[in-house]
Amino acid sequence: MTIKLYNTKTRSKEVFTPIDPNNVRMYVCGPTVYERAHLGNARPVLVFDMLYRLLRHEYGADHVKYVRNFTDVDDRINATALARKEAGASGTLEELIKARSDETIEWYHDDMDALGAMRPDEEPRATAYIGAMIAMIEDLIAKGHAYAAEGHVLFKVRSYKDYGKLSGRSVDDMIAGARVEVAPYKEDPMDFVLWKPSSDDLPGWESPWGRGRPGWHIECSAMAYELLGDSFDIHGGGNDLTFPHHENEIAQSKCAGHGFANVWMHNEMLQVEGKKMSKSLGNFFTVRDLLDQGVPGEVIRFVMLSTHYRKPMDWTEKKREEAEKTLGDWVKATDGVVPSLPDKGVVAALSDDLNTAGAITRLHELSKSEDKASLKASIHFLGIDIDKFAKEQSILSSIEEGLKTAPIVEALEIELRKARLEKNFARADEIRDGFKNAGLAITYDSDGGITFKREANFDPTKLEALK
Ligand SMILES: Nc1ncnc2c1ncn2[C@@H]1O[C@H](COP(=O)(O)OP(=O)(O)OP(=O)(O)O)[C@@H](O)[C@H]1O
Ligand SMILES: [Zn+2]
Repeated sequence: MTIKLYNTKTRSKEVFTPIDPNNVRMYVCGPTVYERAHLGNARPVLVFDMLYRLLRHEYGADHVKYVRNFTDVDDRINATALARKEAGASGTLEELIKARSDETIEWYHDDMDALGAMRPDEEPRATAYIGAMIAMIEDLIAKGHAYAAEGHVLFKVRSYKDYGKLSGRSVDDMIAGARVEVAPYKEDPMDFVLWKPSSDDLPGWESPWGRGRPGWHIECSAMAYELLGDSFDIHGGGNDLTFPHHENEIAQSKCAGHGFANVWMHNEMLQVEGKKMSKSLGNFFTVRDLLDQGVPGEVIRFVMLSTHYRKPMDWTEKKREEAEKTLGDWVKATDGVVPSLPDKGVVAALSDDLNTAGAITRLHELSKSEDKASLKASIHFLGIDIDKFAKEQSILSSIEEGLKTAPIVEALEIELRKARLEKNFARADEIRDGFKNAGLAITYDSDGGITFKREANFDPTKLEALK
């Protein structure tokens, strides 16, 4: 089936034609591994996981190469390691830095696995490609696109005439709008760092410009070149990276004489009250927070895929509830069914610039049809393991059943029902809030029943005060 993708570079939806008709190559900017991933960070993971699945379906599983890097050169990783060292942790600073990256990568894998995201074919760490970065920087200097000054190497932005094409801005507009750093060693404030010196106590590598470390942008250009070659098909990431990160990647790679990426894809942001969820704004919660609250990974995935990747979205409690209900319905509809092949309508929706919302609409139709085998295969195609979800839910409900028979919970539940019958809402609310405080969320069902949901912080002793 023809796949169409929106290309940021041309600002249009284009028919996707891989450079090598039989093999697709894709690079996605991965995380800086200094902290747990927040829910926003999961969005590109799920979007490009969906694309990866679609491409594998279309071209064959062995004919798609997906690379997503780990940025493990970063001051925030160093800061944590330093703080640990000062607090008495054993090991050298270098070992503590490595340990911090390792642990963050492990969390990342655990969290993204829980969302049903497939691991990319290659997950290069920047620290393993320093040699390739140095070689590329030397080449850029030799070609007149970069210069060394005071232990730094800078890229000459004005030496690349197409700078700004991806984001559609002129260099002068960018200077006016961006937080460009003015520094004495820069020929032009717009020039960005390819290499910078490291102090003795920080990680550094020997280079022709002294002991130092790479800038962030050169990492992706060098790793993409090493693992995907001179040119490749798709480059992805969040749209917060379009400028300056991707603009800089293009400038570096093109000036080094590489073909680089054909199609540029950017996911919109996960927002909180109209603002990007981000670590710097502090308006975030992690994927792990949600999982620990008992929100299944399948539900998180479903909610994220319900909005098209080029639209901003929020995480809301209502969306979570609806997703949980839908998946519950699909569990019933597909119980014991052997999956067949994904439905053509679902594949067609995804082939139209990853219209995941359209695919889900089609799944709702299928769930009402007789073809439950195709429904199940299509749910799996979206990366949702409905059997795993069903199993987790049944384990959870048996825990909840058990909980209800604990004497204090039971007694309070009876009192809550009574208070509601008697319209003693003050007492009912008091009990409900007390349950919530003890880590037992309750919802009132339309038929008058009460559903309990146990949170990770459940502590029945807190209920004593309610008696
Ligand atoms: N709110 C968001 N919604 C969608 N994607 C996001 C969001 N925040 C970051 N991303 C994406 O997550 C990926 C990893 O980015 P990176 O590691 O640079 O994030 P970060 O620096 O930890 O996050 P932040 O932007 O919160 O400081 C990138 O592709 C980035 O575009
Ligand atoms: Zn990148």
